[in-house]
Amino acid sequence: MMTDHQSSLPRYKTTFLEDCVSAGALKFGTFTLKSKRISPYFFNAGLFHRARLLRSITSAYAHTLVAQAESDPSFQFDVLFGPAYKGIPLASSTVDKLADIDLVKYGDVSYSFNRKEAKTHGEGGHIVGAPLDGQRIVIVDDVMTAGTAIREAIEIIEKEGGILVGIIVAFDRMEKAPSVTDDDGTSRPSTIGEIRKQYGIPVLSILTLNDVIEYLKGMGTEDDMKRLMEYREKYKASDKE
Ligand SMILES: O=P(O)(O)OC[C@H]1O[C@H](OP(=O)(O)OP(=O)(O)O)[C@H](O)[C@@H]1O
Ligand SMILES: O=C(O)c1cc(=O)[nH]c(=O)[nH]1
Repeated sequence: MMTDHQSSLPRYKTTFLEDCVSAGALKFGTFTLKSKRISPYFFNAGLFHRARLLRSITSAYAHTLVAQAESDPSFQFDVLFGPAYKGIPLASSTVDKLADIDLVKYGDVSYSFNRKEAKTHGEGGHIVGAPLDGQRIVIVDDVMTAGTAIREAIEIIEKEGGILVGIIVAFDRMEKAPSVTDDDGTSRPSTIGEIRKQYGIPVLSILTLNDVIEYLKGMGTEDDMKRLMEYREKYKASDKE
């Protein structure tokens, strides 16, 4: 596989990382996460709104899905489900990208997403796009931290009668699954590892926290790197990659 000169990452990852940096999607500072963890960095997929950047992130999703299907022919899907809100443009644009890659194979893949609040007039309901009943579904979302958003999406899919066959996120923060006392310093399995085990499905990601650290070596400020390493240590999962 082609790798970049400055790091050992494959070229498609460094291209996507460069686009993350140019979109300003990877920020350092102090951020409160959905899980209430306090993070020294944040990945904001909402900033991939310009055509060139949207195309970059959805190409990376589409190529990762195609690679998975090529390595495991039993990995087949009918619908990409994008959890509200940030998953919505990601899933719908990835469907378009898949059709660009292979119209014959992927031309009938649909997108679908949930409303955060049910619509009570017109067509009504929670789901926009393809109905999920009996369909093979892949969830497309931006980030996985504690897995709450993904678990909510799984609940919706199960309730609608869909068959979950996979999950793909742009960024795996590689954090341990939450517990009642989240900061108790104990080592626990990763969120992604837990979901893989529980559902027996592939959970794919384009980038991981380790990729970002590898890429930033010699680029980020000393303070950013130190805080990043400390945070990684604090929420590090016990399972091996
Ligand atoms: O793994 P978790 O701990 O659940 O955190 C990650 C999720 O949190 C954010 O979604 P949020 O619900 O804030 O919604 P948004 O897409 O509307 O920003 C983010 O978009 C991820 O989906
Ligand atoms: O865990 C989160 O809430 C979260 C982390 C992150 O890096 N980006 C994001 O949109 N949400």
